[in-house]
Amino acid sequence: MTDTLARLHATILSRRGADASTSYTASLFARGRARIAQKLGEEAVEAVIAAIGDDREKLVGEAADLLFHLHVLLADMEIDPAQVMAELDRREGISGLEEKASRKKGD
Ligand SMILES: N=c1c2ncn([C@@H]3O[C@H](COP(=O)(O)OP(=O)(O)OP(=O)(O)O)[C@@H](O)[C@H]3O)c2ncn1[C@@H]1O[C@H](COP(=O)(O)O)[C@@H](O)[C@H]1O
Repeated sequence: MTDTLARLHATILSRRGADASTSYTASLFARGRARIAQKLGEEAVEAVIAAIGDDREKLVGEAADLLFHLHVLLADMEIDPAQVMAELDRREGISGLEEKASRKKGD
């Protein structure tokens, strides 16, 4: 994980139980997991729209929104981002096509 994402995650964790009137992150936690997940979905759709519109500048902003909301959801579910990094490390070198073919064999 980059230093930036590690710092962001630490900030997000520090907002659990904070005053929702002074912290957007705290207000998200207060609204609950379904709302956080919904926000993540909305940001994903906005990223898709930016990409389809070939708007690179907009996509950078939407990608940042997406990462922020993903980290809020991970924090809400008490998943350490290191677990996600470990999963990516585990997949390193395994072709996505090979992995897909091995899943189909088991169907
Ligand atoms: N990275 C972010 C970040 N990215 C996006 N956002 C907020 O996410 C919201 C998404 O925008 P939308 O228009 O979709 O949502 P909205 O209509 O404003 O809000 P909703 O009522 O729909 O939830 C905006 O309010 C953004 O400001 C973020 N809010 C906070 N952070 C980080 O979290 C830190 C702590 O923030 P607070 O919790 O507000 O102190 C900040 O210092 C930043 O580092």
